[in-house]
Amino acid sequence: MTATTETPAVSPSEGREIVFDVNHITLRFGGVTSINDVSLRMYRDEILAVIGPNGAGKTSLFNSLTGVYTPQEGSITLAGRTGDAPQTVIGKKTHVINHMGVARTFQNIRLFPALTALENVKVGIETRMKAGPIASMLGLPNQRREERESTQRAYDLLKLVGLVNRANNLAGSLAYGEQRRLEIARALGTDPGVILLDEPAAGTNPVEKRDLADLIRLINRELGISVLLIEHDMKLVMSVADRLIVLNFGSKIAEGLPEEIQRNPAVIAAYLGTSAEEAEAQAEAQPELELIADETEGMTSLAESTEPDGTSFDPTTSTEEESR
Ligand SMILES: Nc1ncnc2c1ncn2[C@@H]1O[C@H](COP(=O)(O)OP(=O)(O)OP(=O)(O)O)[C@@H](O)[C@H]1O
Repeated sequence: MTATTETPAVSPSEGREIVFDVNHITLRFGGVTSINDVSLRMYRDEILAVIGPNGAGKTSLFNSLTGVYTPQEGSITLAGRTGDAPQTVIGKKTHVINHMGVARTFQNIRLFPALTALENVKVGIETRMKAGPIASMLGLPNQRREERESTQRAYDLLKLVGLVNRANNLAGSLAYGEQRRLEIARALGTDPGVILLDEPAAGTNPVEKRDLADLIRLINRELGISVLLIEHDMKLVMSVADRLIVLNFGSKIAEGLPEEIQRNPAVIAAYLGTSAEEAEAQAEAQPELELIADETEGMTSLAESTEPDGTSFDPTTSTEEESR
């Protein structure tokens, strides 16, 4: 089996619109290469997950897609909303890329803690509103209508993420999992064609993770928004992703369907911290070795998923907190 997959194992490209087209990007910080010659395509309406061990370059990739970082080499084009013509991303500022239809959430929650949940969502919505500051100051009819629409839309989004009963609570007072969902609602307020979720399940409990999986599917299937997901919780990833891309030490080491990625020796090696050959030998000795979730910790594990006696082998035993 080949360790590196340059082309997808399946060919999902037939007739599909490309959202992000990333070609050979390299991003360096001094002597550190955080992204090394990575190419990938994200297609309209898919849920694409980017996984990899800590420091693999996942957030650097998100930051490159959203104008936070500027790769020194390569190109990125974006067609944010359905039917948009592809435009170059590199060199554009974050707010411009947001206007092009890209919304994101962050690994470390970035809400306005002293604003209510409703106000936080309205901040997202109002980035797309047309009434200017003068109309706002004078309370002109246009502005009043937009204000009503914004409030209604914010309530609708809070309802979607299950937080309508928290509308008037300060964002900073919400439980951690609720803050994560509020961030998603605020991102949706910008009316994106694609949403980038950076570890949305981090710090959430198993029930919140299940709700989150449902929410991600809803955003994708019902709202028609393409989802790019970074997540360490392999159970969540494998249950929602249509396709996965795996990074390790800044390079793309695999790409494919969830079931292919779970058994890919290069991917297993990356998580074990061994060579692909060692991982392949281990996989031969333990044919059921695959990436699955640790139900108790919600963290990526490598395990035999179906031991006859119900036990599971877990060579990593690391929790999310430990691995940071
Ligand atoms: N602003 C920066 N300055 C210097 N080095 C950086 C910067 N951003 C990222 N890096 C380096 O790039 C590499 C990839 O980091 P990145 O945060 O993208 O990984 P990651 O896969 O998102 O990790 P994690 O799962 O731990 O969040 C790391 O070695 C990191 O230290």
